[in-house]
Amino acid sequence: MNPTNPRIAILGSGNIGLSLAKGLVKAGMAEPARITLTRRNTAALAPLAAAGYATTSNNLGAVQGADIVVLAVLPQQLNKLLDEIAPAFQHAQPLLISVVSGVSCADIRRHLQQPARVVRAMPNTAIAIGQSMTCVATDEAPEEDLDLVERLFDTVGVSIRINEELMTSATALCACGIAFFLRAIRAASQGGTEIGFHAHDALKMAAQTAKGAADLLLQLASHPEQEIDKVTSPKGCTIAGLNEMEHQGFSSAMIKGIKVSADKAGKLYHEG
Ligand SMILES: NC(=O)C1=CN([C@@H]2O[C@H](COP(=O)(O)OP(=O)(O)OC[C@H]3O[C@@H](n4cnc5c(N)ncnc54)[C@H](O)[C@@H]3O)[C@@H](O)[C@H]2O)C=CC1
Ligand SMILES: O=C(O)[C@@H]1CCC=N1
Repeated sequence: MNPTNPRIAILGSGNIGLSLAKGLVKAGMAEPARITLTRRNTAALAPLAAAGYATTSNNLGAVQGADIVVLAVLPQQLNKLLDEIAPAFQHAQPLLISVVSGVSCADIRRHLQQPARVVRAMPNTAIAIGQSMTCVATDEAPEEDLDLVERLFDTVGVSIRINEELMTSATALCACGIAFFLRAIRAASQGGTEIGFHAHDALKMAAQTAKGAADLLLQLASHPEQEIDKVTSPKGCTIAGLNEMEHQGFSSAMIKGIKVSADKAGKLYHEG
């Protein structure tokens, strides 16, 4: 494999597969021509083909030419895909990166019936703009494979290594989490409109405020309550609003939603 310019096959070019491809190209990690995108209906990939990506519905062919193979189909679509590509592993050992939720490295090897090198990665859709929080894990892939996957995902955001048992939790907190925070921003903008701002202004104001809050934590390595204490003037309007939100179950709703998502993520493959 050429470590600086690997040939990458992304099997299942839907939301996350395409976000990953675009993120890698934007980061200068790969040229479109070095990335093969597969999908059953290749017509849906026409704009990507026009942008220089290789596109095909032939998963086996895509794997045969690749150094890195990304599995990006739904959990319930995975076994059929693995059946298609299994013959390629008799002749070569490309690195398999699975972003599929709820499927372990051992599940993948068991279905392939091959001792494949498998690393799991759990990115989120902000990968398209180089802002993903990506968790990576493996059970028995060599250290250099894990290193390579971390470096790959570091070019499109921030990656951390976790134990594989925590991958379903990472799915809920980070991959689903993007949607949870987007909903929170949307709710804030709806509140903003009710108190006087046009919808597009309210959304911009809410989004930039959320970005500032996240950056306070990341750039200052601070704790949320430390930063909240700086906002809440005694007898002020912030603490009044904050306490009302807590009376209405704001933190509780987020915690419970994350727990439900984690539980569901663990059942996606085995229970459908
Ligand atoms: N959407 C997200 O934010 C994230 C999704 N994931 C995981 O990534 C996987 C894909 O999720 P999405 O992108 O949301 O789903 P999606 O439905 O948008 O994408 C899956 C794609 O795979 C294609 N496909 C299905 N069977 C195929 C086959 N045999 N050969 C080639 N293409 C095939 C489908 O046509 C579709 O375009 C899931 O396992 C999900 O759990 C992980 C992290 C984040
Ligand atoms: O909703 C889902 O099941 C996938 C996994 C994480 C984000 N999207």
